[in-house]
Amino acid sequence: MLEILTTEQMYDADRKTIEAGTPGDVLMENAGTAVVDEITSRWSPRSATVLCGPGNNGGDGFVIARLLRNAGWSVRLGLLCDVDKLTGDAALNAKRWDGAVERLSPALLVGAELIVDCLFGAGLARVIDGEIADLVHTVNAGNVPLIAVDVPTGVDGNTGEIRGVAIKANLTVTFCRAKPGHYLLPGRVLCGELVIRDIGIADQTVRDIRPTLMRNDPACWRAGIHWPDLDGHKYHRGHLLAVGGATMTGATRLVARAARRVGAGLLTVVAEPAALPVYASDSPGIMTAPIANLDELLKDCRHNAVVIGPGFGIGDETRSRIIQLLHYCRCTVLDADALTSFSEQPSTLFFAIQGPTVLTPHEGEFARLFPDIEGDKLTRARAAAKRSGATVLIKGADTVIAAPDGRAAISVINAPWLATAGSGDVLSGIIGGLMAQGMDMFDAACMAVWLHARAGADIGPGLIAEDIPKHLPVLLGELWRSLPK
Ligand SMILES: NC(=O)C1=CN([C@@H]2O[C@H](COP(=O)(O)OP(=O)(O)OC[C@H]3O[C@@H](n4cnc5c(N)ncnc54)[C@H](OP(=O)(O)O)[C@@H]3O)[C@@H](O)[C@H]2O)[C@@H](O)CC1
Ligand SMILES: Nc1ncnc2c1ncn2[C@@H]1O[C@H](COP(=O)(O)OP(=O)(O)O)[C@@H](O)[C@H]1O
Ligand SMILES: [K+]
Repeated sequence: MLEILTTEQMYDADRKTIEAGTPGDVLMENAGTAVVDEITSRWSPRSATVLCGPGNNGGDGFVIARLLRNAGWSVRLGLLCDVDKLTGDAALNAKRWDGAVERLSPALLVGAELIVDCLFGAGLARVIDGEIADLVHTVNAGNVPLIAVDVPTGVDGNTGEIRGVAIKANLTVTFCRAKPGHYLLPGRVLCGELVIRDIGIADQTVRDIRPTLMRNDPACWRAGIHWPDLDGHKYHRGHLLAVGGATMTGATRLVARAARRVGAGLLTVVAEPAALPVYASDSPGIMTAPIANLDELLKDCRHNAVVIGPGFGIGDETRSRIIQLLHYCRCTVLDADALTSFSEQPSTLFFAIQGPTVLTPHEGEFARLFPDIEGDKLTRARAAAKRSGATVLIKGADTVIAAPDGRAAISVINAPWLATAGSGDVLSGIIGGLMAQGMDMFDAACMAVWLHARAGADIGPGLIAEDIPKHLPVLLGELWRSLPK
């Protein structure tokens, strides 16, 4: 279930399944059954209110109300429109519900000990306002479990954006595959726990839609990892140049630690001579070289990867260094100051990018480099990758990675502990270390984000950036042992 489908792709999968012989009301029954399963496995029977909208999301609500009542729950159901306005499978399931159909109003919530939100799902077509918006506010203000069906009402399934107001759920149950809005902020937070349930749409039907967006998972890139050969040597694992700042040396020291831990065969920090002893004393396993030799170093094709930007400083010197090194088409990671240095002339940078390059902006750096690209994070990452010819990784709690060819992935691991200075530097080092070993740029960016997020989640409270590289052997060992032997 790694694919993420847009609402349009999901409608397509529904339609193809129905055309292939599964009636729509069977899908709706399966959807309602799945939601009731998830509810009854978490909460004991109690008074529930099901809020139904005018479309098929509301139709799911009628199934849920019936099944909960059959399971011994006391259920009230409110409908946004007249029951005779319902059509298709929703109308069919309204007939199968033998309880009262009440008008949607705050009175429905009095005494409710659990609320099921079936107002709008994939069909949310415009901003929610007026009485429905008031009801959403009242529901959110209550203190009872709130279960959203498909998506929390008000969350745009494709973008995760709030259309007016939105339900803040404790649990969201969606069907077949997740949608981008389940993982992009703020939708990701509004979903609460997310459960994806099969309702009878075949995997092949999903594959036929050719989704290009995935949940970032080892299954997407495990086959692309370059593990060391039994008879290999260090040069087979790449030689990464980490271009370091003259004064803010911590950032590139973190880059170096991460790149070496993830397996880069050799690592040289290239910096102003005065700073080299600081880098050299950080760890006996690294080499150092003066930055005046950068050109010479790059002429040696064994130096196959470069990370530049963290702690490097902003300005002309940074720009010219980067243009100079991009000329060699080595695997390159451009982060932090490397990105900000091109805020005034981004097209100069994009023109110079010819080899495998990963850009790793946080939201601020992204806005400086791509000021005219707007929209949700996924749309922006894809547009930026297409424009720059690089893999673009926009950082944050909902990190998105996009390749110039349109492939994209969203990180689905929650790891708020990563919000600490230096953790982005570690991420750049991991990407550089993986590319140095020969991994494809998009796969390397995805794998690095996964390792980084898993380290964040595993280490948890108290994490500092220096802890992340130390945890990499555990995660790499896990990946190594999971290979078919
Ligand atoms: N076989 C299947 O397809 C399956 C589908 N399944 C379920 O179906 C759901 C999708 O159903 P759906 O397409 O009917 O859309 P839905 O979200 O119910 O809303 C559409 C209605 O809302 C209205 N409306 C929209 N925005 C509004 C607003 N801001 N303010 C007010 N009104 C607004 C809109 O009105 P209109 O724009 O037409 O005027 C229309 O009447 C999906 O999320 C899943 O739960 C499952 O059962 C599995 C099988
Ligand atoms: N709430 C969060 N949840 C998960 N990851 C986060 C969160 N906030 C920040 N991060 C991650 O932490 C890292 C911070 O990087 P960055 O902003 O470049 O900081 P620095 O420059 O100090 O290293 C990024 O990988 C980002 O995705
Ligand atoms: K909903």
